[in-house]
Amino acid sequence: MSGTPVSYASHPPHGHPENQGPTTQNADRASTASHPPSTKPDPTTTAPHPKLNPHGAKGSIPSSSSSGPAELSDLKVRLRNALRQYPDFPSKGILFEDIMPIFSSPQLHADLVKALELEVRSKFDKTPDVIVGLESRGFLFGPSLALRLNAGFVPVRKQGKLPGKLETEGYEKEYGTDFFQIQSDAIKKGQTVLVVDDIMATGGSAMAAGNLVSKIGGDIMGYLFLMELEFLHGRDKLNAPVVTLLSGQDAESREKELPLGQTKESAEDVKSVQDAGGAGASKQP
Ligand SMILES: O=P(O)(O)OC[C@H]1O[C@H](OP(=O)(O)OP(=O)(O)O)[C@H](O)[C@@H]1O
Ligand SMILES: Nc1ncnc2[nH]cnc12
Repeated sequence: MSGTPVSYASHPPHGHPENQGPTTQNADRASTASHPPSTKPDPTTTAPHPKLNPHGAKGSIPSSSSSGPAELSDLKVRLRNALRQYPDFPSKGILFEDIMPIFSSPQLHADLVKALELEVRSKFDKTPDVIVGLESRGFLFGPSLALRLNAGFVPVRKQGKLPGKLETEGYEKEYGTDFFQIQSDAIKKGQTVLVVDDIMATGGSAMAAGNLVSKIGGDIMGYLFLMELEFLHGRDKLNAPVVTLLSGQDAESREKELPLGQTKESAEDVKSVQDAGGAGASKQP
């Protein structure tokens, strides 16, 4: 049923005719509609990478306002409920995660930037010198996050958009191939870099961006995403710590017939929000 969105807050469960992907897939490329079951634990709850902050929020730089795990859980629930999913977009077999409703609400927009800031400050042992955002959805929140972290912002753009001396990388993503470019003088040698984007699917885009940063002398301290499509194992392509706010389309939720896209993690978020008396709890189905 292409063109009709479903949301994480209210939509048909798996197995519903409206949520059926196509039965034929390109066997060579994983997509949101055809994938092997994941044996990997929830990436947001796995043991931290050695480069991640071993002290968690306690050892981090204080945030600009009072915050903690309960606040982050509340933010995550609200953000998840704002997402919409479009089957068969932009091509057959892809279940497209639409993040745009977040930006049409000033409150959700603020929630997103706040949640990402909390993740950086609690999961990494330092803040980056530079945020690198990927065209185009990484431009929606990369600059705001950079301001909050007192970091610079550098764009990685699709081929043909940037002037001057450039580095170029070809890559493959969930629904196509493309080329990314970065300006050769955009990052000073040794500056620490956090690569940010909305969705990590196959990880092809993020890997290409990381390669570009390395080519011009940046030191990648990690990757940060709003959502990770776990079953595509994109993080396996990345050689620095990966932090994601939400997980999506995971095998476990499909197996357990949870509502589409709702994961164990989101259910746990709801519980902790309820425990904390958070407002987001009432919005969860
Ligand atoms: O992990 P991957 O399989 O590489 O896919 C993820 C990328 O795909 C989307 O970008 P897209 O190229 O569609 O560009 P857009 O942000 O301009 O819509 C998304 O915003 C990520 O950048
Ligand atoms: N399934 C998906 N939804 C939204 N953006 C994507 N980028 C790559 N795969 C995507």
